[in-house]
Amino acid sequence: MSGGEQKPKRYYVGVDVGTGSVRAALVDQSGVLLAFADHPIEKWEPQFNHHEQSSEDIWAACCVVTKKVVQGIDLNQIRGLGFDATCSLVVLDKQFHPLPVNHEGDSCRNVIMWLDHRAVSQVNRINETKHSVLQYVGGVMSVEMQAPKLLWLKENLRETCWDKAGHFFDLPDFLSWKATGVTARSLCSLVCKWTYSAEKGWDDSFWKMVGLEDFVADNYSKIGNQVLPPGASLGNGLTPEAARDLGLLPGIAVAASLIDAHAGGLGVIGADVRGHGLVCEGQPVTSRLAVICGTSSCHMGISKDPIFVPGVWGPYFSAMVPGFWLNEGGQSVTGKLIDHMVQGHAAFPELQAKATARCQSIYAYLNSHLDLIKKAQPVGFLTVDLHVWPDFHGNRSPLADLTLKGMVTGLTLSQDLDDLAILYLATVQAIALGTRFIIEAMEAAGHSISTLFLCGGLSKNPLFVQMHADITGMPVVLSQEVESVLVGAAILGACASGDFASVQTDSCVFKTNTCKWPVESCDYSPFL
Ligand SMILES: Nc1ncnc2c1ncn2[C@@H]1O[C@H](COP(=O)(O)OP(=O)(O)O)[C@@H](O)[C@H]1O
Ligand SMILES: O=C(CO)[C@H](O)[C@H](O)COP(=O)(O)O
Repeated sequence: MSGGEQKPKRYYVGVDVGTGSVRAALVDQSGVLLAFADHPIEKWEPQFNHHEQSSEDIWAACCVVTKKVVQGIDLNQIRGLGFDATCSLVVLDKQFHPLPVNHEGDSCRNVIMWLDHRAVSQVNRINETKHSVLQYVGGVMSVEMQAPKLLWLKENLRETCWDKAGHFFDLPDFLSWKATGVTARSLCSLVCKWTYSAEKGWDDSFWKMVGLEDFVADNYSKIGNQVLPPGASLGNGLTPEAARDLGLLPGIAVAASLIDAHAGGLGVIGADVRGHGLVCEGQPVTSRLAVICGTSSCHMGISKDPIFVPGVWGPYFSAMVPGFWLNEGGQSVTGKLIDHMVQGHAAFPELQAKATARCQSIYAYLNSHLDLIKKAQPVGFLTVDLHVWPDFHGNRSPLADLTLKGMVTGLTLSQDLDDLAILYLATVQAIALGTRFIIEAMEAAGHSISTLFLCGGLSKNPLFVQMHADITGMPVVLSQEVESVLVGAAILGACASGDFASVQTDSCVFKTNTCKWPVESCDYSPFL
């Protein structure tokens, strides 16, 4: 190319399907986010602990946000598309039409969401088998994984769903199929939620032992018998139909996808931290813990050799960073718990009115209110008499006990705005203490973690971030690009396009700039 001529710019689109909304971003070849859009998605809770969605509704939202972020861009410069999503279960018939996952027979609701706890009896029976695959999910399978949900469908919706089903997808794989027509599954989904081994493949004896021998008989065609690493290019790229839906050109490279937490982990764990004086600067990447905090929090730690941490999912090989083992701790509801506590309080209408009057979010208002009432003490000391046990939706890690419930101690008859603010603070602290509990379990098993890398909706809340730094005693690093999960999804598209050799962050030009969140001089020992 001659001197003054500039190479045409290259763009990638990342689509992130969270629990409550779908987001898309247009990202350039340096990892800079140029456009962002989001759109809410429907959720149904037809009965307690049953949570359902619609794959058609989710796809429609993907189309809305993608069209928005590429507006005004020369579509020929868009090189790749990557999806990440929650690990919900999508059920389609043999012609790829939605099937109902509910007693009402409503086929619009064909997705059992990740946080659905309907399959308790099924997961208990699976755990009683003590099958060796359970070693690779922290010793105990979670009700939030796919095998118990599949067994529930077989035992409860035999005629309306199970017998008619042709395809069971993890939501990230559904999206890549919808875009390309390719039914290959991502190694990430199958290893983390479906008991697939990156080294040994499916274990027939597990499926036979738990009563799902049907999958073995048809060579796993319904749950995936072609498996690709995240970022691998799928088929001939975007189909003409999907291109029309999304407002892109047919043939654009589409990547094998990632679960949302894993996309967030990929987006932050390789961040360039030089110049911030952080201890992890001179340490291997295995000293970093990515914490993706949205509706739930997921704690992603990697290692060169497998580490078995009781109650912490994994070790999963190559499920997030190629060549590394992954352990995934988690708290099933964190953002959802904070919203629940705040919105259910008697002073919530007053909070809403006051926040609106100041043009602030309710959380910005609560944070400034806590600053106002803390007087000379550090804010953390407002809760010496009030404590929350945060397992309102069971404990994912490290206790791996879905029967646990939440608890608040230290309540009085007062229900004013100060009480609401203090209850909110105690909830945030309880979640941060839960993270500390998970880190302690990971370290006891062999991890050596020095620094937290946070992303997701809750990382936009300064109180949440500061409490995590203070309570774990570790510095927290935030990416300058707040939508790190979307950067992770775009990395997939960039990799599928062939412009980058691998999703591995040190071999990819995508580098995240960071800002450091130090530990404040607040002594939390009285609480611990
Ligand atoms: N600016 C903010 N301040 C405080 N909390 C926030 C902010 N933005 C989002 N959240 C919280 O983050 C959670 C949602 O995070 P998000 O990553 O969007 O979730 P998901 O990926 O599960 O859809 C909600 O509980 C919401 O209240
Ligand atoms: O299980 C998970 C990852 O393995 C996530 O918790 C689940 O996908 C929901 O994520 P989010 O809180 O971002 O909606």
